[in-house]
Amino acid sequence: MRTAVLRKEPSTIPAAVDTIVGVRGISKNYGNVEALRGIDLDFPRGKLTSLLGPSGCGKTTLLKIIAGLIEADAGTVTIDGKVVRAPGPERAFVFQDFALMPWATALRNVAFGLELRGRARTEREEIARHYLSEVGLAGFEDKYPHELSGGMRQRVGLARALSVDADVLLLDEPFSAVDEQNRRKFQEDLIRLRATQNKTFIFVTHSIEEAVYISDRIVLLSPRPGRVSQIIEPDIDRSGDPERIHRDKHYLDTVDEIWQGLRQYVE
Ligand SMILES: Nc1ncnc2c1ncn2[C@@H]1O[C@H](COP(=O)(O)OP(=O)(O)OP(=O)(O)O)[C@@H](O)[C@H]1O
Repeated sequence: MRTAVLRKEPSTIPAAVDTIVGVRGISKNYGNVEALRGIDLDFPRGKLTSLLGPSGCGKTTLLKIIAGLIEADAGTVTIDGKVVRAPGPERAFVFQDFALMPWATALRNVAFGLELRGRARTEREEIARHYLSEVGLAGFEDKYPHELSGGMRQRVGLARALSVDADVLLLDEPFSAVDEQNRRKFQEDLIRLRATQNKTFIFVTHSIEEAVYISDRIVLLSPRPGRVSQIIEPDIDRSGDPERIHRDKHYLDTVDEIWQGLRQYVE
């Protein structure tokens, strides 16, 4: 039987061979709420890493600190070895509510990041069309957000992040905005994009199944104050039929192993 690589002592993890995002000693308090304490992490280039952990453990806070949207109280974030303290063109953030402009079409929403970067209209629309098509939304260019389902809006948000050509995509898990079918579809999109786009994905999720299904690496955070409690590399063969993978023994064993580690926090 193949087993997932479980690393129980984060301090002993060797530096990733090719780290794109480095997090060192990140701590964050909101008033007297200690959200994160001393997070050290390396995110490997070209891989999909999920941040997983109990509600309120600081997953979104860590993601936003990496994005430069929230300032940490201590510690540093590096991109390719360079310290960053604010948002930058090498990172794109997909918000929980997708943050689409309701008055703009899908095409304009996707092209907006390029508009901000001063790209000419024909060029940015061409790029936006390409990425809408990449996420399965060809033909929906002229629809407004209210004419799209939650899952489609999510994919517009993803296309917008892809279109600005950032190396690192930061995705905050949508809560109730998408149903189960759209969630599955989105997971398929992520697996495919991760294989074809040469980008690094950092993804916040509540779902153990989702994390095991899509991730190269899972960072398990402890309850607040969030600390790295475990790093798991699921090593799932995703080449086959999704239904088969969801029934695969190795997949199910890995889900169970993580659940055994997490259940102490919810019982
Ligand atoms: N702006 C804020 N002001 C005060 N407390 C905050 C703020 N943002 C987050 N918190 C608190 O910090 C802790 C971590 O929040 P965060 O949203 O990062 O966790 P999370 O793991 O993403 O949670 P969830 O899984 O529920 O989305 C929580 O206790 C939350 O209530």
